[in-house]
Amino acid sequence: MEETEDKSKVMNWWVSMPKVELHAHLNGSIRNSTLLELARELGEKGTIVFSDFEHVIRKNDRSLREVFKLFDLIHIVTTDHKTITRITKEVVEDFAAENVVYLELRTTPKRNDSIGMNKRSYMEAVVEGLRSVNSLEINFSSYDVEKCSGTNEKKIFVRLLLSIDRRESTQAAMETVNLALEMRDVGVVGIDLSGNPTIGEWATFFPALKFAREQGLEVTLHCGEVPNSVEIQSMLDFLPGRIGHACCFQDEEWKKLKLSKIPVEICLTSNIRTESISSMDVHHFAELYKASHPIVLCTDDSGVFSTNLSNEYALVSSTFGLGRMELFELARKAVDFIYAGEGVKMELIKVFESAARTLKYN
Ligand SMILES: CNc1ncnc2c1ncn2[C@@H]1O[C@H](COP(=O)(O)O)[C@@H](O)[C@H]1O
Ligand SMILES: [Zn+2]
Repeated sequence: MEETEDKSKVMNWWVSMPKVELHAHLNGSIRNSTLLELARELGEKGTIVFSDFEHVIRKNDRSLREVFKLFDLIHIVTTDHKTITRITKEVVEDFAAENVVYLELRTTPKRNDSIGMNKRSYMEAVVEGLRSVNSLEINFSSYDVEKCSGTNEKKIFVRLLLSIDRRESTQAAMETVNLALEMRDVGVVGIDLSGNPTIGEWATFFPALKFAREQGLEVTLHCGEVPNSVEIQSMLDFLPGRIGHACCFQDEEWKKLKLSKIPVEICLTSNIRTESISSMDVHHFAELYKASHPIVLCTDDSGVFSTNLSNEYALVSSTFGLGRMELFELARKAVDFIYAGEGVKMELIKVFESAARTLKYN
């Protein structure tokens, strides 16, 4: 009994610490309860067989291949405008509730011809979800940031990254980049490349990613989730603003990465669950941390992998023996790697300074 209480106190400390989340996929962060509710509704309408669906959702250990199968299922139940708005609101609220003070949420703009959805209307539904949490001090435009500065309101800053799915063509990828450019005034700051890493070629996405960067968008890439030296090297040569994962790197790629100083979004639970890394104690977090390489702890898909950002910090503490002070500094350092502008950075620096004064470290 006592032990449980202690554990929850420890957990609460990681919750109370301000955190920055830079790698979270919207549809992967959906609440399990919402997912089951939506699936049940579609089951009743006869669109899906609920029991099959439930079985896949409740399964805890999934290979990387199974994870992508699950995403296709999730997309069947989430891809209508109303649901996208709902899950955006819920996901932001969940991050805010665990003291994430800055969230870069990424999602793949989708078409669904049967309900008249295109990439733009999908993204408009996402933005509407953000607006609906605005009353809870969720701000995504520079105007709102200025409006709130100087007050003591607890707030979460949210920015958006549009994801290119590795199944897409160059033309579809270009469409996503153009959409991102048009939506810069509603909080879109960059482009992500994600999706099943065993599908698609770097050469297909390169023109759109290059164009995005030329137009001033930031770029982050899922890199090295599976072994693929040629692609990893091309990605590192591209010098993206950040990369996600970096699991299956060879010596030469490690050298290149360390020289480049490209920040790495580390998703511990995700890497273990998808078996990209065999066990926590051999995770490259330790090596990168020791080398003072820029890193940021992230959740990837908090819903699919049943985690949250506080849990990821607690996990690093228990696995690698880092203290609260060290992890607070790691969280604070993440501010350097955000894609929002200087105004937001200054606000976040103040948030962390204030927390540094009030948090107790033992
Ligand atoms: C486990 N590691 C991962 N590796 C690569 N891509 C991933 C991923 N986890 C999620 N996604 C990408 O994000 C989509 C779901 O969110 P959105 O529909 O965009 O909001 C997935 O379909 C996949 O393309
Ligand atoms: Zn990811």
